[in-house]
Amino acid sequence: MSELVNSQASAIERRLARSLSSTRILAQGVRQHNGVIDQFEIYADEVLKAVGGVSNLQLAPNGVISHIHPIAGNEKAIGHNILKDDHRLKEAMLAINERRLTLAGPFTLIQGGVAVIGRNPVYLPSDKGDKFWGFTSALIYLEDLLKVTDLDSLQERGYSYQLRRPAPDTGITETFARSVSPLTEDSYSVSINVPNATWQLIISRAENVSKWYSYNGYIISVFTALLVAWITRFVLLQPEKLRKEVKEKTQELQQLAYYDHLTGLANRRYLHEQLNIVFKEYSRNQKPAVLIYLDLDDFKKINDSMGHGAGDTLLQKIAIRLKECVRSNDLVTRLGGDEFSILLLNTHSTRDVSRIAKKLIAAVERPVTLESKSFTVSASVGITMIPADGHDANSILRNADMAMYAAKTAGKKRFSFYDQSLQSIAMAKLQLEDDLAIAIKDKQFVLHYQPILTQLTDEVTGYEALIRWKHPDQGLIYPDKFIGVAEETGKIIDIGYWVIKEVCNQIMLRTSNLQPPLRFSINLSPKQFKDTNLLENIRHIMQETGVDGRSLEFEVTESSIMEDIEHTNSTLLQLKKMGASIAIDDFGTGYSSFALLKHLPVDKLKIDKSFITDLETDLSDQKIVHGLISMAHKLHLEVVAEGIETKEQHRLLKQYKCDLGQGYLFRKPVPMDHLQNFIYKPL
Ligand SMILES: Nc1nc2c(ncn2[C@@H]2O[C@H](COP(=O)(O)O[C@H]3[C@@H](O)[C@H](n4cnc5c(=O)[nH]c(N)nc54)O[C@@H]3COP(=O)(O)O)[C@@H](O)[C@H]2O)c(=O)[nH]1
Repeated sequence: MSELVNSQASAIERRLARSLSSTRILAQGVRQHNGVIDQFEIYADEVLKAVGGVSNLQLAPNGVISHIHPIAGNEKAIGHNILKDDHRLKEAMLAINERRLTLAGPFTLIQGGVAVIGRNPVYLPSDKGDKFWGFTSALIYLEDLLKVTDLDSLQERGYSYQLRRPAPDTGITETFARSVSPLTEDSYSVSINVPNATWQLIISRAENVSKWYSYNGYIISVFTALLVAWITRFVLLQPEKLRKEVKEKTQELQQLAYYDHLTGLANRRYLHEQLNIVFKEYSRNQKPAVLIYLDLDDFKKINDSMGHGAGDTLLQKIAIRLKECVRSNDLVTRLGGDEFSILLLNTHSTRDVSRIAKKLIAAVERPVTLESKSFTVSASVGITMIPADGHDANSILRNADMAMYAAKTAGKKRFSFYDQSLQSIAMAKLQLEDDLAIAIKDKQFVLHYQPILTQLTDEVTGYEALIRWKHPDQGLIYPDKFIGVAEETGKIIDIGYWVIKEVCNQIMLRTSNLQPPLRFSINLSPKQFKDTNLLENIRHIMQETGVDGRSLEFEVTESSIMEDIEHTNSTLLQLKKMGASIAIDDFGTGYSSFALLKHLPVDKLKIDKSFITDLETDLSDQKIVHGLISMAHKLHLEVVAEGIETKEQHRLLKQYKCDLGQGYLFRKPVPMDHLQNFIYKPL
């Protein structure tokens, strides 16, 4: 239960933190323009899109609301003086006095609905020091905030919940969101830290379910008491018969209390008790153990498409497979939903644990037949070593969960060991997400360009545009540090359009300078490639800038094209119709094949630099690269070798008749003005 409640609470905390960062972005805009509000709607619209989860953004110079976006339905709030509103004054004054963001609410809005408002005080420099300008605020509907949690579906599954806070005026606890059914005694509560308050989330099993469960719990004690009395009375009379009966009854009751009724596996309560024993034992005899946390990937899809009955059957089958993977004295548990754990009591070498984790993942991945259809599911696994990775049952479970999450974010179907850096990584990632939203807003990106040359004559035929982030505090950040998070959060879409537009502007600059027509390559990440507006937006940018499609080349990765071949084919065809050429990036690292490429409208293959790095010394890399070039030529595809760093690599590639090359040997990526009149001159 504690994991369940913690995960819901942290979902709320994270969403709120992200949504409230919008007020900081707005504040930065106000400061940049020295308090003059110009084109607020456009600015606010972009912030809303970048941050997500916010219903409207507001500006209140001197505390009087002057701008709201979107305004529709919020007209009544214009002119409202926050500093004269008794209900809002406390948080507003706190924001001013402590110069920090504060949260007001939840409260019922005049226009209907329950919401919270985050207010960020803005100060502008003046001759007499910083002067209070007003507030930038974000309104977040409670309903939208709670959508990031599973509270609704938990309710359907028999849980109840309440969200509480201390009322700002009286300090008396008030409940501002609750399930239909009331809380039961079997509940667990955690704190949620929000600016200037602490909320409390309490979850319990709802009356009927709880009754059922607690009934079992009570039954254990009541029955045990009765049985003891019974035993005392009769045991002397009919010892053998009764002892047998007592044993059976006790087993039956234990089964109810400690085992999962669907899979027959031990449940979370049992695991907790066993973990406590493991920790106690360790202090006596130093016997380490391992806790593995296993979560099925995309289980929801099976439940949604096949129904809960099929989902239950799947869980039962997986439970049997997991038990088959480990020894009889290891403990396999169903923690709830699609989460399992495995407590290994006699294994502590990381090599053995890795082997078992692989075995568990492989067991889950074997096809399962559900309603005469075959399905394949996968699992992500987190591993904690006891006692190195936690000091008690709760911390071990939480850290194993975190390691499992790391495995999921690394691409699922894999395992990950817990290490303490995961905690700081999680925090740093959150910060990066916030900073990225600001970077998009404030246009903190720049493009560097790397020339692509013909192998035979060393002439420049084009440039690859590579993005860099000019972070105001951290300096130049390379894409490996942020493209992944941008992709995960969807921000890559906005960033990607900025790149395309910037490249088109660059092309037009060069054209007007009468420079030779060259191809400019643009990277499209998988999410960009799937974006349904991609073609329309590229067309629009080309029209707006006047760029001829023949100056553009799009680089797509093997994983993008493999996901949905039909979509790939039609998107690539459309891009080609616009005049652009298509290159498959990082070729050789994914699963695409020449058989597939034959049917796709592709012009070039870019051999991944991992094949080029050891080309001089690694005979198998030489064979692979030579083979790839010959095969590509048979399909009339041009080949670009990436990452050429030495003359010997260059010589070998020429010998293999590789068409084009790119790498530090010729030039590192640099801003375009460093490349004016660039000609490669081999020494
Ligand atoms: N969706 C988008 N992805 C982008 C964009 N810009 C870059 N990227 C992707 O980020 C990855 C890392 O890029 P970067 O750090 O810029 O590295 C590129 C080159 O600097 C590097 N390179 C080139 N030559 C050499 C070399 O000789 N040695 C060496 N060690 N590295 C070299 O390779 C990267 C180019 O990779 P590729 O795209 O595969 O051609 C990278 O995956 C980018 O795709 C963007 O705007 N959008």
